[in-house]
Amino acid sequence: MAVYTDVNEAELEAFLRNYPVGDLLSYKGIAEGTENSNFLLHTTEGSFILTLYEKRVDKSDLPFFLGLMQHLARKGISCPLPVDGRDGTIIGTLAGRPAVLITFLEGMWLRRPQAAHCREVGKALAELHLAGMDFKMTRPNALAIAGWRELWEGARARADEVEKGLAAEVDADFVLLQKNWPTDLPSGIIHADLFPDNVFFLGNKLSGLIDFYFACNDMFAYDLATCLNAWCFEKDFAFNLTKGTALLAGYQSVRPLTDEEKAALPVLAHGSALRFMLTRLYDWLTIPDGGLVIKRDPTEYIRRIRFHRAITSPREYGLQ
Ligand SMILES: Nc1ncnc2c1ncn2[C@@H]1O[C@H](COP(=O)(O)OP(=O)(O)O)[C@@H](O)[C@H]1O
Ligand SMILES: N[C@@H](CCOP(=O)(O)O)C(=O)O
Repeated sequence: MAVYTDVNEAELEAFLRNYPVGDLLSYKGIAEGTENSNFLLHTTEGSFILTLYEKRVDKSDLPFFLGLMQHLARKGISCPLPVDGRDGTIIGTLAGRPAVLITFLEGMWLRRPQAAHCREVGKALAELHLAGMDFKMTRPNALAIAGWRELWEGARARADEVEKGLAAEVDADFVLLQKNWPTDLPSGIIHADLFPDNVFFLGNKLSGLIDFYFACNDMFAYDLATCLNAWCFEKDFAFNLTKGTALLAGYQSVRPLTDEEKAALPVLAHGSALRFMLTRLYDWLTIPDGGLVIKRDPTEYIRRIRFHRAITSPREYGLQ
C-alpha cells in the first residue's frame, strides 16, 4: 500500500488552485508503489496523479527527477509530465509534504510479460538513454558500489537469518565485483529501476514509463542488466533465454552495444542483482512487519546472483 499521508478534500482543493487543472471531481489513494504516496485525481480538465514525496526521497533531488521527466517528454519519450503551477513552481506543499501533480499515463503494467514485451522494453530503454544524452543536470548513483556497502554494513550481521551462508557469499561477491567492476563504459542518464511495474502497456504496445525516482548518471549497460534481471527470469528463477534475446535485440535495434559493454554484461548483471538483493534485504531486516511498506523478498535476488556467478559468456543472456 502506498498512501502514507492522508489528504483531505479542503486542503487538496486549496493546493489545486495553484494549477491549471480545473475543479476537483474525485480523488482516491493508489495502493501500488513503494516509496511515495500517490493519488489518482479526476478534475474537469482530465486525470492526474498527485505524488506526495515521503522520507526516502531527498527533496533536493526533486528538481533533477522532475526536470528529467520534462526533458524526456519533450524528446518524445512517453512518460508523465509535471504540471507547472500558476506561480511558476512545480513543487508545492500538501499535508506537510513536498507534492507534485503529473499527467496521467494510460495503460497497465504486465504481471506476466512475454518475449515480445521484453523486446519493446529493450527498445524503450535505449530510446531513453539516447534522449537523456543532452539533459544538463546530473545526479550520481547513490546505489552504486559505495551505497551497496553501506546497506551491507547495516544488514550483514543478520544476513544468515534470511539464508544460511549468505554473509560469506555476499562478502565474496563484493571482492569479485570491486575487482571487475567496469569504469569506462558509455554512461549517461539511466532509469535504474525499470521493472515491470514501472512500464505500462496498452494491449501489446508499450504506452509509457513511470517512476523516475532512482534515475541517475551511470553506465547504460548497467541499466540494461537491471532489465535482464527484472524481466527475463521466470517465477522458478530460471533465466528465459527467449526473453533475454528479445530484450537485448530490442535494445540493440536502437543503440548497438559496444564490444566492451557486451563483455561486461555478466558482471553488470551480477552487480545489479546484488544491488536489488541488498535494498530488499535491508528493508526485510529493518522494517517492522505489518507496516505500510511492501517488503520485497530478497531471496528472489539471491537466486539471480547465483545464476550470474555461473555465467561464462554474455551469449548465455541471448546476445546475438
Ligand atoms: N503518471 C501516471 N499515470 C498513471 N498511473 C500512475 C502514474 N504514476 C504513478 N501511477 C500509479 O501509481 C503507482 C505507484 O507509482 P510509482 O511511481 O511506482 O510509486 P513509488 O515511487 O511509490 O513506487 C503505479 O503503479 C501506478 O498505478
Ligand atoms: N523495483 C525494486 C523496488 C522499488 O519499487 P518501486 O515500486 O519504486 O518500483 C525491487 O523490486 O526491489
